[in-house]
Amino acid sequence: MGLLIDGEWSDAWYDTKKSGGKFERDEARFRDWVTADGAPAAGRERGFKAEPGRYHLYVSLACPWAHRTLILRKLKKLDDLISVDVVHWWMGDNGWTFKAEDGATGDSLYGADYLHQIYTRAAPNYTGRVTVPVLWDKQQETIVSNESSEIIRMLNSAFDEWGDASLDFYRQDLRGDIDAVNELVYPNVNNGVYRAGFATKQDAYEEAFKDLFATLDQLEARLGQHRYLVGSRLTEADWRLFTTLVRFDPVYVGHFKCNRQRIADYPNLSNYLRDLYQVPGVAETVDLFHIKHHYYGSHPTINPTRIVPVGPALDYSAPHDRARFG
Ligand SMILES: N[C@@H](CCC(=O)N[C@@H](CS)C(=O)NCC(=O)O)C(=O)O
Repeated sequence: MGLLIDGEWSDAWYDTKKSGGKFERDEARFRDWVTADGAPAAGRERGFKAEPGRYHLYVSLACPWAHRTLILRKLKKLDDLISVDVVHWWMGDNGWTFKAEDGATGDSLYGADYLHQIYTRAAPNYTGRVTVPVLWDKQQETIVSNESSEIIRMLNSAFDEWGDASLDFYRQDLRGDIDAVNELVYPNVNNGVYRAGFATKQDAYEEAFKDLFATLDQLEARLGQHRYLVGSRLTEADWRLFTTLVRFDPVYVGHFKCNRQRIADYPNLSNYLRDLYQVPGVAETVDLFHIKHHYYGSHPTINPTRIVPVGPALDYSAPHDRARFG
């Protein structure tokens, strides 16, 4: 764990002192967009044109933010257009590494050892955290974006000339509702589990815990009304919640102390989780080995022994009842 300061790697854990024990996530720094015509996005200077074979994703199979991009790539049928490298599950003193083991691929583009070398290749004086996912442009040899919420919007529409244009997870007519759900789910659930798990003061942890379960209760009620978060259609809001839910019982309940109850104890959320998992193509993006080994193995301040729990027994392929909504 660490970060780059003026292009130099510095080993450091998250600083929660300045915020009273609260974990505060840094803003992603690379915020450009791939567009169908290559024009820069509003307010941006650099433009990137969607083209087959030009872009590459660096992901971790453990990471919920990177997972979103893998799901969109899979569902939009972009596998042959956008290549992927998978970092090793263990994030130690050098941050994410390219050790090719346990299903990690290594860096197929440059043979780098560490992800931070990809960041300094793009920006030699970069200061900031070195996070996945990274959307890389092989032509200009630079990072387009390291913000997953924006990468999934690019994958959703910019490559429609080649991908599955019939699927739109951010439909114009649903955007207001999707944005509203995201605004609830991001701070309280997606980032909420991290706010609980990385808190270093009791009250910071309890505040995150309270927000998390109040929101899960609300989502449980909502999913009693319709099949998906914004009605009868699958949207990006569902995929953004899914990547947290699928990690919840195996990791967040124990490792991040999010233990008021499990997702398995919520009838609607647990059936909904299985429904999404069983969408063709999705199960192959879920790697519970990477997920469990990464979290339990990479956070020595939380789990110094690095022992990875054997349980719980999980079966996301079991039948669900969501078809009752039609
Ligand atoms: N805002 C980013 C957050 C990505 C992120 O924090 N990824 C984590 C892995 S789950 C990471 O790479 N952390 C390394 C670090 O913070 O040093 C996004 O959604 O893309």
